[in-house]
Amino acid sequence: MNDVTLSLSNLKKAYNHGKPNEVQVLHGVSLDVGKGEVVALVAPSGAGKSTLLHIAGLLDTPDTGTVAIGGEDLTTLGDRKRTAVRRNDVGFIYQFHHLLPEFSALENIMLPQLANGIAQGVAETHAMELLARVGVDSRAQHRPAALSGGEQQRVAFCRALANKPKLLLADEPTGNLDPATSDRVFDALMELVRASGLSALIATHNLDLAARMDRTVRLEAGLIA
Ligand SMILES: Nc1ncnc2c1ncn2[C@@H]1O[C@H](COP(=O)(O)OP(=O)(O)OP(=O)(O)O)[C@@H](O)[C@H]1O
Repeated sequence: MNDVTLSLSNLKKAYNHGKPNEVQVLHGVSLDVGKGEVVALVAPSGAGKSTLLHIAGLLDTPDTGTVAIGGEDLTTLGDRKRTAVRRNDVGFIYQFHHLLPEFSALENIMLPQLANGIAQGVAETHAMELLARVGVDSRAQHRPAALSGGEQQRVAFCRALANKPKLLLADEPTGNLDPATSDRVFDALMELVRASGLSALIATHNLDLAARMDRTVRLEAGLIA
């Protein structure tokens, strides 16, 4: 189905298989994110939210169940193909920006494009467009350490979108910011996501932010409640 960007079906995942400390984290999670849909993932701490996002973004594999992006079942693909999908089709945002400290804001957004074979001039123009959309273009030449927390996070948003992914996965994308900054920076993220027609699954503890998305799903005890 092409109107579904991400389809997770009956995902199960345990850690420490067969050991006394085995922990079953996902008990059969199924979830679809439609094309252009922005879904809030709300979960109590330890419910398996990061595990779910890592599996959805092909950073980890489920024990059973399937992950499809753009209608293609990726569960059984080899590492090479999974890496290509991760690089081309999925953008990640974390609570902490993880920008490369020795590169400027602009370069941080250009690098994933260059790694994908985009020409330097094209990558730079696109990076500047993204920075302008989140209002940080005047800081393009600054390194991350010279940016405020909110600016760093906006640059991280641009980097996640640099290769025009189909799907954005975010784990508490404004969780590291004070409430007022979090609010403004979240607006910038939503504008960016809406302007690109992207599908997104965004984990947050903040119910006000969740209410600004299209739909909220709740992960409890390893199941979508
Ligand atoms: N590599 C691992 N080995 C063993 N147990 C793990 C591992 N990673 C996570 N867990 C356990 O699995 C459960 C879910 O972890 P996960 O990080 O997915 O939770 P979360 O919902 O993202 O939590 P939080 O909101 O606190 O970050 C937790 O009980 C955690 O301790």
